[in-house]
Amino acid sequence: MGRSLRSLTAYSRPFTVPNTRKATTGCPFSKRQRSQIAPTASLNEEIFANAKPYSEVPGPKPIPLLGNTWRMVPIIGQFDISEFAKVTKLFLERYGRIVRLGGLIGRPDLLFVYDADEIERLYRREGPTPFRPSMPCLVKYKSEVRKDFFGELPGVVGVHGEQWRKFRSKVQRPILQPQTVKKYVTPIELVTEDFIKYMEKARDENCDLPHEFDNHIHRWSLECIGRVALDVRLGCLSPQAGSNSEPQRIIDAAKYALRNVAVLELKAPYWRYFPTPLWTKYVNNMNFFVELCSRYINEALERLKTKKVTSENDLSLLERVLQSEGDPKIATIMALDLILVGIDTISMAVCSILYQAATRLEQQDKMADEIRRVLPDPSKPLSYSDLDKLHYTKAFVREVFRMYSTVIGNGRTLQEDDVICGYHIPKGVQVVFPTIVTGNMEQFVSNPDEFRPERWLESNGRLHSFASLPYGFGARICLGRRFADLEIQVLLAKLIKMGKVEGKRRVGRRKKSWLRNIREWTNIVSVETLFRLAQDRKKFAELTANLQ
Ligand code: HEM
Repeated sequence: MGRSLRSLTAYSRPFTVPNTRKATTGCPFSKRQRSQIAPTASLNEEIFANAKPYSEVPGPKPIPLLGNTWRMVPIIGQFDISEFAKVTKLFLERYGRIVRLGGLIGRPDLLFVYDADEIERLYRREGPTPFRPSMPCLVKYKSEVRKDFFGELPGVVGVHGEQWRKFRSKVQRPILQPQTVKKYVTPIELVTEDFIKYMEKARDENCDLPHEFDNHIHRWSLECIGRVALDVRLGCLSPQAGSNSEPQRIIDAAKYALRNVAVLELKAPYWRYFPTPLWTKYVNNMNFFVELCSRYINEALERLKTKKVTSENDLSLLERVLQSEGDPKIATIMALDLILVGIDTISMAVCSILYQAATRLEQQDKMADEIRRVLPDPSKPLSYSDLDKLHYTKAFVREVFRMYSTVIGNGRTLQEDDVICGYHIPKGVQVVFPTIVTGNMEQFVSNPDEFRPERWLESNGRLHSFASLPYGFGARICLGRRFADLEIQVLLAKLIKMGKVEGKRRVGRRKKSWLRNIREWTNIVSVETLFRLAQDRKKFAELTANLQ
């Protein structure tokens, strides 16, 4: 596993890193990502004494009364909240490797850190209950609005401290155990086969996919997560699942819940003081989820009563949690958390990955060769060990995450004072690690503008382990990452093996930029054809000629 904590003298070093790749192995999903080790390190008095004061951290200056929130307000503000990815890049260009965004109404300061060494140090010393500053609206929902339901163990998402640790320790083992994930290779393969059939039917006379492709990807991801967290096939891929169907309502509710979090939290959060229409809709959405999960968990509990179980291996993830905890509420809340964050994240990642595959035929060919070599017999069901051999394919995904991260960043609330990039930062500040920027910085990655999956398989070259961490790190690392990897690998293996994934682009779109955020990628995907199971490669080359 990775390096030990860096010397504290690193704080005063110039903003460069040595030309070596750190703590990496050939596998893009290597041990360094799985580490739960969080070494502690105490900062001595001298370091604090030499640190510059917090007030000197560069950043946009708050205006009296209005604070910095005005910058996020459309029309008069500079920064469009939906373009948060661009804002994070702009901050680096304007202010440097540490940026303070203070004076936000109703919330602590945000501190953007663009230094992978510092990010590593902060992750590694975060202790047993890391505090990820996310979703105060979900906190309010769980701890106030529906305290009756969530009680003392409200889950992991939007939960902190001891409550988080207790809940996570109850569900972490079954969710992250490779033997649990292995059990889902076939179920996810079946869902994915249905998805491919579904998409084939949805193609038009030119073999193009419908415009609302992202909605279809959501159906696939919801069907996968329903199978994992609720033990059911929700029916999202059935032709009967129309716009008023339950699956579509779940998709809409999940999108709404996730996409309005930034709006609720970063624009003036008046919902904290009175129920705004946006807040009321958010609460209704959440109530819908709670009811849905409760219903399916109760059904699973009934099934379990009559199921013959000889070993733990006979049990699904949900059944394991139901049996070991003996409390259906734990299973309901686990399912709710997995669904809340497991639909949109993976859908956007898959849109981005397929888009890159569709526009990078050389790399796609390499994936196809590897997939055909490792999985020569199309009639043989996929296995976990075979998927594990798809090194290039996994590296391709990793490279998409690095260059076009679908998660803008991660973050932690400081639980004690610290010295970051030479400044004394007080406890309570929310530190943002903008992966979407650091993964593309020359200081941390050799030739960052080059899309080169091979970099993840080589041991030379600069590739800082903490510059691009798609699933976060440490005790709070993404709980669904093994399922996310599995779903992505199964989809790529099935799709690319069948034929070429192709895409074309609307003429006259804005200039391509690595910073384009995923919402925009998804638009391209939905407005234009994302992929075709190809026949005409020449035509495709013409269509995509000016894309790069
Ligand atoms: C490619 C898709 C995904 C990406 C990029 C992603 C990324 C992340 C990140 C960055 C975090 C924060 C980790 C940290 O604080 O260190 C996180 C947390 C989480 N993710 Fe994912 N995720 C993905 C898919 C999923 C899926 C499919 C599920 C559910 C099956 C899921 C469930 C969770 C949960 C429950 C947490 C909260 C963990 C906690 O706070 O204890 N994620 N994810």
